[in-house]
Formats: sequence, C-alpha cells, structure tokens
Amino acid sequence: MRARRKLTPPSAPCCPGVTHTPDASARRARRRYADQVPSTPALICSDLKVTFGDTPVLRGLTFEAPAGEVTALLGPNGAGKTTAMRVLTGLIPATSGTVTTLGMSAGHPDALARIGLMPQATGAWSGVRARELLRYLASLYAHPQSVEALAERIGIDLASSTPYRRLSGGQQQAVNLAGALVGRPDLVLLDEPTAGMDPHARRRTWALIRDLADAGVAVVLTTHAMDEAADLADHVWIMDAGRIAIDGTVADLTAESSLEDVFLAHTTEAP
Ligand SMILES: Nc1ncnc2c1ncn2[C@@H]1O[C@H](COP(=O)(O)OP(=O)(O)OP(=O)(O)O)[C@@H](O)[C@H]1O
Repeated sequence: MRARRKLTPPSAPCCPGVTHTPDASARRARRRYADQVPSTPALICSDLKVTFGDTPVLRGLTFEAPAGEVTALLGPNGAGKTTAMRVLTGLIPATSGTVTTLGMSAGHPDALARIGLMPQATGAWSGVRARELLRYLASLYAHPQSVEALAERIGIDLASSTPYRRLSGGQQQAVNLAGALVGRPDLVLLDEPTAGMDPHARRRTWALIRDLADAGVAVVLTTHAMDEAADLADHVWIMDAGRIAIDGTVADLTAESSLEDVFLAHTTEAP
C-alpha cells in the first residue's frame, strides 16, 4: 500500500521550547505549498537489492529524498536500513538496482564530498579526542564549518581530554553527528541520530536537523522513535524486510491512526 502523496499545507513549528530559525519550518511548508512543485530528489534509490551469502537483505528498495526536506526511513530491527545507508554511500555494493546521489551514482567521489554520513557506530575512532577528530575531519574538506561553532551548537566539549571510546553513548552520538556535518554536506544520512541522547540533546538535535533542511540540505534519517519521525519528517518511508511497505507525509499516514499503529500494521516483527 502506498499513501497518496500530497503537499503539506502550512502549519506552525511543532517543537515547542526549541530555539531554531523563527518560523522556518512554516516558511518552508508555505513555499512548497505555494509552488505546488515537489523538490528535485537529492537521493533516488531504485529497486535496490543486496544479498549477503544466500540471504536477501534489500529486496527491491525504492525511495527518494528531496533537497530541503527531512526524509525518515523507518523499519523493524533487521529490515535493512543500515545496509541501505551503506549502499547509498558506496561502502558496500548493491547486488542490483540503482542509486543516484546529488545527480551522481553511489560512491562517486564528487558526490561523496557533498554527503555527510552519521553511522550507528564508529569504533575506529576509539582513542581520539573529539577536538582532534573534528579538526581532522574538517581538514578533509575545502570549506568546512567552524569546528568550534559546530561543537557549541551540538553541545560537544572541545576542551575535554576524554577519548572517544570513554565518552557516554549520547556524547559519542553528538561527535558522530558533528563529524557528518563538518564538511557542509548537501545530503546528510543520519543512522539513528538521537539513539542514546537525553531529551535535551534530542531536542537540540531535532532543531539542528530542521535548520539543515530549512537551509536546503536533504536529510535522510533512520529512527525507531515514532515521535521523532512524526515531529521531524516531511516524508516517511516504512520498510519491511528489505523493501518499502508504505510511504507518505506524516499527515497522510496518520490521518486515521498513529504513526506507531501504521508501523505495526505494515511491518513484521523481527525474528
Ligand atoms: N555484512 C553483512 N553480512 C551478513 N549479513 C549482514 C551484513 N550486514 C548486515 N547483515 C544482515 O542484514 C540484516 C539487516 O541489517 P541492518 O543493519 O541493515 O538492519 P537495520 O534495519 O539497520 O536494523 P536495526 O534497526 O536493528 O539497526 C540483518 O539481518 C543483518 O544481520
């Protein structure tokens, strides 16, 4: 089943108590609504298949993500969300299907330079401190963000001498997020960006994600938090066993029941 795609009428910002660009979400909604023209997809994923050994993990995954919007990719544990993120960034090859990122094929160096990936785990960074890591990552880009400004916005203590592996789970997530954003990407892939964050950090991250989309960045995120998807996403794609089971705007999907109920109705429990 696929919910009919519909432009969202303008509405008030939905995250009370969070400081972000005043009325930016409403402005974006008004602009889209007024134009009546969908944005050009920054990411197009078409009939993607990935098989590990004899096990099919992605079984014809098709979805897209426009610039200037937050796109949520939901699905039960093991549905293939992280696998999809890895294919989208060229980390692993697809068995078949096509991926276009920023008009280029997956893994193209010119596209990769404009993509930020926040993975679920980054064990390779274990001994390095946040400031060293972020300054190193910034040095890889032609026009990086100010590491100091980014760290302040995300709530990272650059003066800390604690190595990455000794940071709390939420602090590691914050550093991972900063690492994804330091290169001023046009397409950002965030794999469970707020997992392990406390409510303050989560709200700060939501505001940051919304500001990114308002600035024209295509944001794709995975999450198991239905409130997060409902609050943040312009469009939600729900995966089940390696393919999309249903998609639509939050308003479309939740017209008759909660997003969690829609999720439960269209997905199968992980074995
Ligand atoms: N390199 C690999 N070799 C074999 N199987 C793999 C590999 N990578 C992932 N898988 C399997 O693919 C399936 C999908 O994993 P994936 O991490 O993409 O799921 P997910 O939707 O991100 O799950 P979660 O919500 O729990 O993070 C799982 O059964 C996993 O064990």
